[in-house]
Amino acid sequence: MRSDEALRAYVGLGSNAAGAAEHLEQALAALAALPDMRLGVVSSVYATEPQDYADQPWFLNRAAELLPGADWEPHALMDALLQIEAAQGRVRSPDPALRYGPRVIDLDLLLFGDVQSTHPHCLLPHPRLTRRAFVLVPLLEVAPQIRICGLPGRQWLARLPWRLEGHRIFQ
Ligand SMILES: Nc1ncnc2c1ncn2[C@@H]1O[C@H](COP(=O)(O)OP(=O)(O)OP(=O)(O)O)[C@@H](O)[C@H]1O
Ligand SMILES: Nc1nc2c(c(=O)[nH]1)N=C(CO)CN2
Repeated sequence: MRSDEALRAYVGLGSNAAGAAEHLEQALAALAALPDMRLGVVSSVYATEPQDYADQPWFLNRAAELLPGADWEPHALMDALLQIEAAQGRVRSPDPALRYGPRVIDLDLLLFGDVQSTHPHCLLPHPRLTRRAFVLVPLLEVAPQIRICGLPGRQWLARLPWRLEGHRIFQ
């Protein structure tokens, strides 16, 4: 059992399959339904230009704050995210066209308090967090004062060549 009961975890959510907004809502409901878990602040929905593999539909991205009960550990939460993805029909494939193609739901564990982990199953902070505006923008909406690896989240975002029009709030 953890000693820090006030710990916050942050999850990044993404979808670029048909019905993306509903897939994100469904994942949020599943997170809220985890045992001994409270869903905290949830960001707006951001429509974002695809990064890394451009030839695919735009994404909807959100971030959510979680308040895990004291029995939750990072690995267990990571397992829970993978189970939610699988339950929503996420299929993983080694084929690059599919690996970087449209996805029903992607859940990334961005931060679990200030835990640092180099375990490949559960890397913390999430290794690509500080170079992805589509993650940092929603994360900063729910946690404006967040610090990542010792620096304010805003400073990480300021380093990125992100374009505002690529992160429109979707309503
Ligand atoms: N912090 C983390 N959040 C999510 N998955 C992680 C994390 N650390 C390690 N992993 C591992 O990464 C794998 C998930 O990778 P996944 O297929 O979702 O990558 P991706 O969505 O294609 O790319 P990206 O991780 O860049 O968004 C899982 O096996 C998971 O255990
Ligand atoms: N805009 C955007 N681009 C991406 C995203 C994502 O969620 N949003 N996820 C990726 C792989 O996880 C790759 N590229």
